Amino acid sequence: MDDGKPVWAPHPADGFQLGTIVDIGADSLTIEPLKKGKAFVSSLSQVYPAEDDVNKHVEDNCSLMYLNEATLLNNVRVRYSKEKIYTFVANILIAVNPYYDIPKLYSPETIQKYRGRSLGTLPPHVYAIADKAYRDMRVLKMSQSIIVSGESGAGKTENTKFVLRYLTSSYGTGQDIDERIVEANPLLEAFGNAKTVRNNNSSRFGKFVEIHFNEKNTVVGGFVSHYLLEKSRICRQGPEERNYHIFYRLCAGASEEIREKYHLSSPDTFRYLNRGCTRYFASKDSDKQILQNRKSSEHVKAGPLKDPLLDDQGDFNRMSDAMKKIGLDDSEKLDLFRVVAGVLHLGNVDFEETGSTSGKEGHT
Ligand SMILES: Nc1ncnc2c1ncn2[C@@H]1O[C@H](COP(=O)(O)OP(=O)(O)OP(=O)(O)O)[C@@H](O)[C@H]1O
Repeated sequence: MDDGKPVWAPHPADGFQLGTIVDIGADSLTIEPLKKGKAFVSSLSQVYPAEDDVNKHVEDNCSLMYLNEATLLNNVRVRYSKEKIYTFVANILIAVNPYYDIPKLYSPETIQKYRGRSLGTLPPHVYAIADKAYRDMRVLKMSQSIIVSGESGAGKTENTKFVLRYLTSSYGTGQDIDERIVEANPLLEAFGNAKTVRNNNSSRFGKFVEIHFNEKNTVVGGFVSHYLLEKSRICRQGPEERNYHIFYRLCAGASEEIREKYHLSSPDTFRYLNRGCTRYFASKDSDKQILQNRKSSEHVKAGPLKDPLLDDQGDFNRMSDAMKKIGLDDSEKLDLFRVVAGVLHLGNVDFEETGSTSGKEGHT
């Protein structure tokens, strides 16, 4: 490293910073930052060689001249600044959450482009991974798995949905089974996702999604196993967090008839909701469509929560349609809403102690 070329050295806030080596100790180096700043000493094991041109990026981290923690991070960062959120590390894909829609990144034309193309022939994309898994399944005649992992809010749920959409639209039958597989998601998210401080649409359960193919390698079905649902959220949430979306969607979007039948009111009237955030997700326009008596005083005061992908009232209607598409009839739908309303009312039940609290005669 001591050839006068810049190196990556630790930085307290940015992870790494560029500098040059000005002194070499037994197991430490003295680094002078390229940007303004005092020279500092860093352990030898934490200093990494930098690429000749740190502003150049590559599609696959394996193509870097020096592959280390710092060059990998810098490559991903330079790509992100150019709206390239995906980067390969051989057949692993790194995705950085952009938190906004990148035009045409997931369009039907892009799906078409990736169909049947080998990994590495097109820019890194989650579609490339989905297609590789599909082609390996065909060639090896064995089930394939895609593991999606990352911290909360990293984009796992969204990327999993892109994989499902890719497989069903590229290798589906074009019949309603494709739609049913994709439409299962709004339903799962209504009951298993909630607003947390880190993610407005955080999945509070793990899922193992299976896509089944027939001998002609066409999608014929799917199966979702779920595990470890955060059950405690039903009874209590943090002050900035919410319960599962379904409760707010039912309060905001249900017809007057359903509201009356199940004695629904605004979220702040329910104990299972009013210890957390009781605002709905809505846009400026959709907020106007929600009747005043459905809104909590917190919502009226502070206005709706904003998220481009969430809208409680509209999502209720989308979820209702999704239920129909996956095969639930109207009476099954009503049964489901009845159970959800029942949970809210259960939270409002008061228990009173009567008689002795220690002996058998104690009643509640
Ligand atoms: N590729 C993307 N393009 C645009 N926005 C995205 C993308 N990926 C994620 N997002 C945004 O980031 C939010 C969080 O992503 P997501 O819910 O997929 O995270 P997650 O990793 O599944 O989190 P959790 O573990 O909390 O469920 C999404 O609701 C969406 O607004």
